[in-house]
Amino acid sequence: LSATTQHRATRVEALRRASGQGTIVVSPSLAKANLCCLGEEVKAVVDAGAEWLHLSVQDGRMVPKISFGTPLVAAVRKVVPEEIILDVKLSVVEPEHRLRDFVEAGADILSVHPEATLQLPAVINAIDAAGCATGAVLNPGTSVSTIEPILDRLDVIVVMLVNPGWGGPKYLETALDKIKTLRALCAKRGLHPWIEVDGGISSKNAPALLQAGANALVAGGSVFTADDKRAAIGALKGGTAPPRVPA
Ligand SMILES: O=C(CO)[C@@H](O)[C@H](O)COP(=O)(O)O
Repeated sequence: LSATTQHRATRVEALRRASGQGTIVVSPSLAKANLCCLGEEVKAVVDAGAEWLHLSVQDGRMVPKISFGTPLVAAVRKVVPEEIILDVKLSVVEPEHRLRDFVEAGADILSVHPEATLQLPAVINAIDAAGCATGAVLNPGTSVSTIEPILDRLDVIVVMLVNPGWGGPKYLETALDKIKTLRALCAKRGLHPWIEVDGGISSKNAPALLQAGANALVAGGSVFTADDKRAAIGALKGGTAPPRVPA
């Protein structure tokens, strides 16, 4: 295995081990960083305790905006410490055609929208086969039943509080219901994926989301606009961690 592949295998293995152990991670969303000094912004949040970095890749079709692609992912991979997880959300149509590029760019988690492909199980299998952690994104209007058939193959489930790329209202209650439903379903099957919440996450709504069973917090504005990023990350984590799952 190349060093790159080995390093990713180590990160993904650590990610899978840590899920369900009561760990809470914060994944600052680079969409809200100052892209003119991205290297400094990334260093600041990593130094402030971020374990993951969230990269929302948007193609202007799956969501109305176009954000960035593999060059930015590869650039970030080059400058972050080896243990930092690149949490890539592919808000793109037909992600099956993009996987290899993002694997080679250095993604560790690849999350896709169920609506974006006609071949969701195959896409999830391909992400896993490439050595990445698998993820599925539930927009506010996407039900848990959409991913139930592949639930046992998901490392990460992203529960959106907003419709990505649109901003607009935050669907907190919908997200809380989904998280509780997911945790109950996973408990029945002995599964403990990361449940990541994304869209307007702050120290105000994080406690309820963590209490419901979320354990990964995407945070854009709440971290990148903070003068004290370490305090901002600590405030997000201040909620109650989900119950430990017996090993
Ligand atoms: O993908 C998206 C937006 O489409 C999110 O990841 C946001 O970038 C999160 O930023 P905040 O809502 O936390 O400021």
